[in-house]
Amino acid sequence: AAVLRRAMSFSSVSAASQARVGVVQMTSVGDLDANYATCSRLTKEAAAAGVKFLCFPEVFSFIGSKDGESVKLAEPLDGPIMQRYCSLANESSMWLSLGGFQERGPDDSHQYNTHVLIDESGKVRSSYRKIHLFDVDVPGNMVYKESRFTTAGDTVVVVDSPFGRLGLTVCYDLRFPELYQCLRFKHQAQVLLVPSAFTKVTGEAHWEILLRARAIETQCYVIAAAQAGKHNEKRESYGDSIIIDPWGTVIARLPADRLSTGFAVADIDLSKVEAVRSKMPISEHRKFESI
Ligand SMILES: O=C(O)CNC(=O)[C@H](CS)NC(=O)CCC(=O)C(=O)O
Repeated sequence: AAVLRRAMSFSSVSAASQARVGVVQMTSVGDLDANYATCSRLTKEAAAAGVKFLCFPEVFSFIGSKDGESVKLAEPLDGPIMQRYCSLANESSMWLSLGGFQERGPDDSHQYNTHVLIDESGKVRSSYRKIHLFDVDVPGNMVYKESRFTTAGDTVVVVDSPFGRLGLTVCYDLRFPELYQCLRFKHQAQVLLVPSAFTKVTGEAHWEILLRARAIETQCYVIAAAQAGKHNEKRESYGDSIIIDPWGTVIARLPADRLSTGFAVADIDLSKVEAVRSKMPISEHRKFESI
């Protein structure tokens, strides 16, 4: 089967390897119920549009406006907040990527920033704890110190799914290409997920370029769901939720200049991953194979 896939051209259709995926854009607020209502509505609309896998941005379920607010709400993955999202996946027969959930951490004052993958039966298939924390003085904006309330993860995670082998990351991870190299070359990821809440300032400067670079240099699909617009008096996110194919072409997007809540749809085709890789076999041409 692998040889067959390699022989196929860009335009050939392989039903088994194709799937309709969606990328959400939203403006989460400091209200669990309000955010759940938005996620639930979008999931049902996406299901009606034939989407089988829907990707939500970081802090989809809650964004705090005061220091330490989200740590107090942090729950384990089998707690009531995540259970609601599991039921939603089950009711809609939809795989969900829920990036940036406040998972209960190692102590009362720290959470993990966790990307949770739920299958169409509502089961948590896998989870990834954000490795790179955003301790950054954003030029002309504010100083972020994510590590004050968040403990970093230490484990690279891939998940096999009907949409290929998924590599799980979160937001600021995007700036560390070695993680994506590891996902592609060590763990054979085919689709990279980057749920985010990029700042307006850094998003304008870097977001699309970083995402397209990751897609091109790993020859993977990239699905990046983004928070957009004003969450509260202090926080504003860039938006521009995007799906990129393994050639680096943007195939779906919710533009940053229209900060609407919604989703964009693309049909991903894993034979394209194979076609790009077999014509340009960078995995065989690498000289620095330490990663
Ligand atoms: O704190 C929360 O509420 C949830 N976490 C986030 O929003 C995180 C840490 S503050 N944001 C980022 O990583 C932005 C990265 C970014 O903007 C860049 O790399 O330029």
